Amino acid sequence: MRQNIVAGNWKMNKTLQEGIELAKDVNQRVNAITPKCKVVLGTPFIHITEVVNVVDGDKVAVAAQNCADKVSGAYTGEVSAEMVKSTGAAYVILGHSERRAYYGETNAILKEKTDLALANNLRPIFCIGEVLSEREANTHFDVVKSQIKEALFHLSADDFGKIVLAYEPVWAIGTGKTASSDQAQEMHAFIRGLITDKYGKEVADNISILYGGSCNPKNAQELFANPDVDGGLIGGASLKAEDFLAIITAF
Ligand SMILES: O=C(CO)COP(=O)(O)O
Repeated sequence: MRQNIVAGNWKMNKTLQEGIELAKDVNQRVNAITPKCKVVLGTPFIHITEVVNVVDGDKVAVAAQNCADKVSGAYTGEVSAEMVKSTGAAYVILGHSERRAYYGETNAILKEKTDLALANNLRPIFCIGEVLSEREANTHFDVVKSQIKEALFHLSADDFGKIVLAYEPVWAIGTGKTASSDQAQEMHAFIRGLITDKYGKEVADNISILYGGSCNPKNAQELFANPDVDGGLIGGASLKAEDFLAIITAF
């Protein structure tokens, strides 16, 4: 059964104390309603353990925003998938365009990270999406296809079924310029088609495909109403409990 998911990506925001307060606030608000989606908080590494302790795990899960492409050892500053799992996080955001652009993460590196996440029972929230010049050159479908094919299509159907995909057109991230509802649906349907071709209809039907990029309380409802949009990966609007809740209740 395909799951609706609203995941916040806090990025590099909030001190530990601010993060705990935000998580408590979100948790309280989620508990006051019956959400029609799974709620995930993607926090900085150092926040995870504390946030896990203040949320009700059956309703609000926690995600790391990255993990290493190595198992363990002399990799100063890195955090392994096993370490992330040991904090109580259930998800890990992988392949965010900021990681690809600023930290040189390639599809090959992301393949390794995905394998390690899955080996440690973490569900990857795997980000894909084109930059503006690629959309303008009409190569956005090819770009997204390569990202998925090169990093994920080596997986068994069983493992692929554990992935959450997040389509985040880079030109829409933090710009206030959301993809139109039609653009989102078109790409999400294309992605589901790729999965159908590779793994069959049952696997494709069960994969959650989230939209990310300037998703906010005003546009969430229209975006989520699309048949192939199963929720959102939310940046800026996840930093305010009220806005995040408004997106959660958009279903
Ligand atoms: O990058 C994003 C989530 O991962 C989207 O960020 P914004 O919602 O701030 O555009």
